[in-house]
Amino acid sequence: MSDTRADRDAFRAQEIDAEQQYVGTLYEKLDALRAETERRLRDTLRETGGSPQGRTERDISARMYTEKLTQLSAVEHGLCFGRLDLDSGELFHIGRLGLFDEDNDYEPLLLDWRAPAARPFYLATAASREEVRRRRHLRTRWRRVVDIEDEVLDLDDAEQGSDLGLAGEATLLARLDARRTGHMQDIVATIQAEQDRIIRAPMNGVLVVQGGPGTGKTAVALHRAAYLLYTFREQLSKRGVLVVGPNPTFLGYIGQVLPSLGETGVLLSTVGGLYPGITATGADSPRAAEIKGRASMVDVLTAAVRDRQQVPKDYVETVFDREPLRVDRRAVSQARTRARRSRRPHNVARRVFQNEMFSALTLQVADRLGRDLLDSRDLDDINRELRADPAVCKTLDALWPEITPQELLDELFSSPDRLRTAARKHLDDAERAELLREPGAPWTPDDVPLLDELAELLGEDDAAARAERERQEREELAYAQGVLHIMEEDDEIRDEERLRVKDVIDAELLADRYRTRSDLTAAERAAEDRTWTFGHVIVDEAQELSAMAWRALMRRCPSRSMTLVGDVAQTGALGGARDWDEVLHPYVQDRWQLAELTVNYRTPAEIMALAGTVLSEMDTDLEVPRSVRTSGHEPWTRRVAAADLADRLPEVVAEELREVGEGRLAVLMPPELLDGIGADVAERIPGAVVGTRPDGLESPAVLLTVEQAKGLEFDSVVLVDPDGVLAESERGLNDLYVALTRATQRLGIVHTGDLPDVLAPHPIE
Ligand SMILES: Nc1ncnc2c1ncn2[C@@H]1O[C@H](COP(=O)(O)OP(=O)(O)OP(=O)(O)O)[C@@H](O)[C@H]1O
Repeated sequence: MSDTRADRDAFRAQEIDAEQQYVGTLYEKLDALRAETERRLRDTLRETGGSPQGRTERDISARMYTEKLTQLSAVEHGLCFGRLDLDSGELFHIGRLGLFDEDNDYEPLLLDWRAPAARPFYLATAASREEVRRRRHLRTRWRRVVDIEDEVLDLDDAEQGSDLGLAGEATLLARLDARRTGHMQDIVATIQAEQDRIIRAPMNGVLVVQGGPGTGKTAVALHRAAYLLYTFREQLSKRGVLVVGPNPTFLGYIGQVLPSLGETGVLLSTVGGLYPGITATGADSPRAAEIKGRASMVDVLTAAVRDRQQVPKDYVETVFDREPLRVDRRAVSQARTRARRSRRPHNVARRVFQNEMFSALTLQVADRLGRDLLDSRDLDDINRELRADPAVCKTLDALWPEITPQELLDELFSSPDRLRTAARKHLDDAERAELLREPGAPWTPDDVPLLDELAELLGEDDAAARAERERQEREELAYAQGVLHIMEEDDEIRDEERLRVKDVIDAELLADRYRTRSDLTAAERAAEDRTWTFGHVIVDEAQELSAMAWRALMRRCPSRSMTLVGDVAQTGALGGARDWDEVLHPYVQDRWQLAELTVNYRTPAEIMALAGTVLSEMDTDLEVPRSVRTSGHEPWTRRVAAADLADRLPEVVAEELREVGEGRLAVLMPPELLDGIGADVAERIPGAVVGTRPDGLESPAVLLTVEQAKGLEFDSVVLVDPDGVLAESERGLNDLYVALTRATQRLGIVHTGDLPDVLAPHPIE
């Protein structure tokens, strides 16, 4: 057997041609599927009129075809990226979706990467081949196959000579070395074995994925969502999947990954975005955020709610029937006790309070009129009149008002008295002062879990809304019965063999279809409903969540089917996690699984050596993830006098930008410095922007705080004032670690004093 270079090249060219032909037929198939789906959609939309049931079905079909079309166009790039050759002689091509040959007994033409049969593509190794003889990676550009790489796993294979001599890592490394675009890309073609095991882990229970920076936690979390939606489609399409990320910029950064995998049924949100109708535009100081995130805030809020259930010192006076009416302490106190004992939320228990009060006041009025002269109908009349009397209602409202979460929280944080009363046992003077703000101040992300908690404590007196809904349901049912009746009449031929309308659908089902007939997916409906519970919840940067945020999330996932990814070494929030068990114990005790990712795909070894020294300064036994590559660029440092920083920085950054070429660069600095010099510096760097603007990540250079850069990555990072980052917070080392690990190629450090010890070059021992 010959294995000269020329032979190998000829073999490769021949194989690329063969793959091109095959991939060409796959695209033809894809085009045909698109044309067919478009035709069906057009036909469906063209249908007009018809029975209500017909219309319902038409809407459902139109939605289905539209979704299918979206999915078919999402898989255009990199449709097929792999091939498995098995011992049995079978070949399977692997790609972004499944394609079948209808004319040939539905033989698979392309296996969806999530199908069980595709799994060896990610897992097989020479040591554990799983009957895979050869794994082939296909690199395509548009619809053209531009290269292939083979890994022959069967080392005794007689055909070994046909191995192209490329390591399986070549595709991966090419991907990792590529310039960043400002948006995360999917990794379906190069998922690694340790990642695959997490992506395909069972859906039930809580799975925690701990991994250092750049180990692919975010990528894995998103591919897991796609995998679960594929594997448990029916279950999850009803309840939806929620993916929680740390901030809107991050969501913008990851937003394209799931659509590129053909999945649109996922709600991406921050914790601050989980309360329908609230947009959190404000910001808390790190200290205020930490206080708001404490579990003890539940007690503060409970006390604040109870504080709204007032008992007068002696009595309050009102007027009824032009006579003064005393609402006295004993009656109110008794009514309040009964209402509290009902164990209902405040706004619902209010009905109990009012019933009690109106009964007590009825008797009081009856006494005034002479109770012996009155029968029960007279008492009912008085009760009704009292309920209709604005002055009496106002008095009772003041004692037990109906109140929304927004009103209560706004009043609590803008009233020193209310806050002192509610937080007496939990917050000291300084802590309370940290929370105080102007009435009507904008909501912050850390207010949202508090609002959510309050929504639970306050509840909603939905008796009127419920009655209205029941009335509507009765109407819809009657209407559906009418429709069915007409359809039955139309069934003129009384043929016992024929399927009749009522065999297919009954009135209740039809009415139900009207009600739930909606063009919204589960994810879209979930976004509008605070009480929605999801089929699965995935949390990224999970280490940042406060105790209050965990409560809000757990409410959205009573089944506890969750994937939590994060790194406790990167925790920046003062109220964030130091330890996963501490976070999870209150909800699932020790019933959670830990999976670890150990390989860093982002940060080159030269930079990780430096980041590693920072990690070792922390009080943790976490290991530095191993970098898969080197970049050939040692991190550089530059000392600039503090007074010259604003002047010199643009020139330093411009120099670095020239090195980066087409790539993306981030300048990271402490918040105060960014506030101080950010705008001036950005103005003098062409194409640079400051902060988390939506277009920020696409710009050649962006100036951010470390917190804003969490979870993101850039070709080059210039870290300014590491001392400031360290001093900024109790979690300064963690922040420094995050800052150092954002770069995929190059890192520079600009410092104004001596380099902090932890970054200074250490003598070799
Ligand atoms: N198997 C893979 N194939 C190709 N690229 C990968 C793979 N795994 C990870 N990457 C890439 O490595 C980079 C880091 O991944 P990701 O952002 O998911 O890491 P992370 O663990 O969430 O990092 P951090 O904790 O720092 O936020 C991304 O560019 C991602 O696309």
